Amino acid sequence: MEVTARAPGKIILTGEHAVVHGSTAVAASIDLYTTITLQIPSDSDASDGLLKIKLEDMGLEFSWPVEKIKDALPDLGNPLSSQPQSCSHESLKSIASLVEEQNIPEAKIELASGLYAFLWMYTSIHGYKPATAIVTSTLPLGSGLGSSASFCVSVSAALLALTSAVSLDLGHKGWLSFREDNLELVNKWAYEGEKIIHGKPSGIDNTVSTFGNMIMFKSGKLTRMKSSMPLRMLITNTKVGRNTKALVAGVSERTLRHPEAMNAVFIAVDYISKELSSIIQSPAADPLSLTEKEEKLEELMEMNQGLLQCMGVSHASIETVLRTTLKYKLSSKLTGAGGGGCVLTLLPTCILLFL
Ligand SMILES: Nc1ncnc2c1ncn2[C@@H]1O[C@H](COP(=O)(O)OP(=O)(O)OP(=O)(O)O)[C@@H](O)[C@H]1O
Ligand SMILES: C[C@@](O)(CCO)CC(=O)[O-]
Ligand SMILES: [Mg+2]
Repeated sequence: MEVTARAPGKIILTGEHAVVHGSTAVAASIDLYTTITLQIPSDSDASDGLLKIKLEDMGLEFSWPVEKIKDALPDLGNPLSSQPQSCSHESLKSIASLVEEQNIPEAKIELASGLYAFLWMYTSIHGYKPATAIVTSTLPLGSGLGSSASFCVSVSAALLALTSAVSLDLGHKGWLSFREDNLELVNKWAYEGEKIIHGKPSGIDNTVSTFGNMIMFKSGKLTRMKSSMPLRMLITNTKVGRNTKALVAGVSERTLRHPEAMNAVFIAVDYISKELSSIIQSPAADPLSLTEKEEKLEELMEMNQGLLQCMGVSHASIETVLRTTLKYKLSSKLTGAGGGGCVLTLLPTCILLFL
């Protein structure tokens, strides 16, 4: 049995971090993907008894004898793919020791959490079957474009596609697609993976990667959006590495130190996201001209960036991009967890006329 699945990365237009604390955020999927090919030999005699994962872009391969996985995680004998399970502290410790034995190069140690998520989702859904997974990605890892969520969603989709828990419909451009209820299952498993990588994710990244297009997200609930205006964003990668788990934890610590001030910040972000979504979706016959709408969006992005600074997640490299784009009268904000990573700049239609 073999399947190939892919899932997109994302940008967050407004509301990152605050969404973890219950505010509204707006996100859109982008045309960069993580792709996974999963092969599970149907004849156990034809297999080498290993669970392998090849990260092709990095030229890395990791493998474990399935018997060893069984010894480390003995309680997963009866996988129930239709019931997403959270990884307990004990299971995570066992998975960490399986990964530790692989001697990941020090410069790539951040990959460990992705491997934890893979091992948890694989064994929870398929038990101790030998298999090979080959992963490639056009997304920069750890840069704010949702590489972790797109990895988890593609893994979850590939794993579920090879079970009887889902049925696939003929999709578009040669890809099969999941039905809506099956997409929810894909999303729930991906969220369990994101929890292992991020610690305390809001679920927005895996949700937009699973359902695509543009969404508004608050307290675990998604509302699909329909944009009524052109919206072009320039994405600048500062190439400053960072880790979402640490940044999310930093905001939570600041919230514990200054609960009232931070709650006021989160409320302001909630209003910003709601206003941005209503502008983006306002009917074309709206009295505001396109230029007026774009000016409002620019102002809202600037306000959100200011509040992200209050949360302590900006970075000197992000500020450099902000100053540079401002020279051309363009508005920018960080996207994703910040601390480096990527910056969004709105490209208004008047600029595009000159390109
Ligand atoms: N293709 C992949 N293969 C293996 N692991 C991956 C892959 N993509 C992402 N990961 C895992 O996700 C981690 C990066 O996740 P992180 O949440 O820090 O950044 P991000 O998802 O790119 O940004 P953000 O969460 O701000 O959108 C990597 O260090 C790795 O553990
Ligand atoms: C920083 C954050 O808000 C978005 C990361 O893309 C974390 C999350 O919502 O899980
Ligand atoms: Mg992430």
